[in-house]
Amino acid sequence: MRAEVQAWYSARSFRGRAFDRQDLGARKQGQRISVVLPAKNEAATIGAIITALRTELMEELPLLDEIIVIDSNSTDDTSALAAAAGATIAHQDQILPDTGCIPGKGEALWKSLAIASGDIVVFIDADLQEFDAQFAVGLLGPLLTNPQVHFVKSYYDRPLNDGVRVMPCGGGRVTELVARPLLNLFWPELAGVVQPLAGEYAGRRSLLECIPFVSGYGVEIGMLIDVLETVGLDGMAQVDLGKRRHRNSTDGELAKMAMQIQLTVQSRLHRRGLASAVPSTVELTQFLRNGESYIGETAIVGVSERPPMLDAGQHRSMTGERA
Ligand SMILES: O=c1ccn([C@@H]2O[C@H](COP(=O)(O)OP(=O)(O)O)[C@@H](O)[C@H]2O)c(=O)[nH]1
Ligand SMILES: O=C(O)[C@@H](COP(=O)(O)O)O[C@H]1O[C@H](CO)[C@@H](O)[C@H](O)[C@H]1O
Repeated sequence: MRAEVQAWYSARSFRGRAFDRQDLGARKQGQRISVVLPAKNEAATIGAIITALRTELMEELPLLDEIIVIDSNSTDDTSALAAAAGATIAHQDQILPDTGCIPGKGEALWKSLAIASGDIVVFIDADLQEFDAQFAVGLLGPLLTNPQVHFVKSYYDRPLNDGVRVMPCGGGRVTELVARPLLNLFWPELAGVVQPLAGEYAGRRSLLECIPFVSGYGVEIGMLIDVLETVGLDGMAQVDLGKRRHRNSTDGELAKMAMQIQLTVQSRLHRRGLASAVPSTVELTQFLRNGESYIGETAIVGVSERPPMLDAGQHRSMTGERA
């Protein structure tokens, strides 16, 4: 790692358990804190996550002000279970309907900014297993103890469940095979970020409203690059949350995710004049064994992008009124 990155890594990497929730509650100083869970068919895990956050960080201790589930076109009982656990539910396509409807995780996160009231917003995936409310405490730690920090990523051990057994590591496949090499190649300042695609992160609204949101799975890598370019490395931090287990997608699903991430990287390189413009969609042909031959399946993969919420004219002014 470059000396500047090593210095950042030493100064801005924290242990999530080093932050005390009582102490952070006392440091809010009137700031509101929203937790946002983007959820597409997460009935198996959404309830436990909300219950842990609500009981430990709202009822036992007034650290969080709201827990919002963005139902991202679920076809299971995600919304009902989330509501029963005490979360506020919003359906992705019903938020800012005049801006249209785009599928994807990043769209869910972008639209959450239009309804979340937090000065600080914590994003947590809704497929986490063995969830610990300390995840949110750790993410809030650097933001509530250092005004120079505007954005915090999580990192952790990433077990991999291949459907037969759970290996203690091996998760984060797209991170290791796609995102990390591309970031080290084109944004070496980010080489010290341990989990660049981590789905748990937090930021100040004042920052999040100033950056675009890639609509699909490119949201994390796009956001990391845009945050670096907006607040610099010194405005960023990362916290070790220990271990993170989640539903592991198949390699075929991750290939489509990887394509979205590569298209997002190309869009950022194009912005720097280092790559051609990104097509709105591309084809990805994948193959499955079929007896003595293979069947090729072609998917259409694309990434679109939402402008900064401030530019969309839907931001929440300092008075809390919609602009
Ligand atoms: O169109 C989508 C796709 C995913 N998600 C949510 O985004 C998070 C991460 O998605 P996923 O688990 O598919 O990604 P992975 O963690 O496997 O990379 C989960 O809470 C999903 O429910 C979403 O809200 N809308
Ligand atoms: O880090 C990764 O390689 C992928 C896939 O993780 P696994 O190999 O299924 O553990 O998961 C992350 O990437 C997505 C795209 O940025 C995020 O949206 C997910 O929250 C995150 O889990």
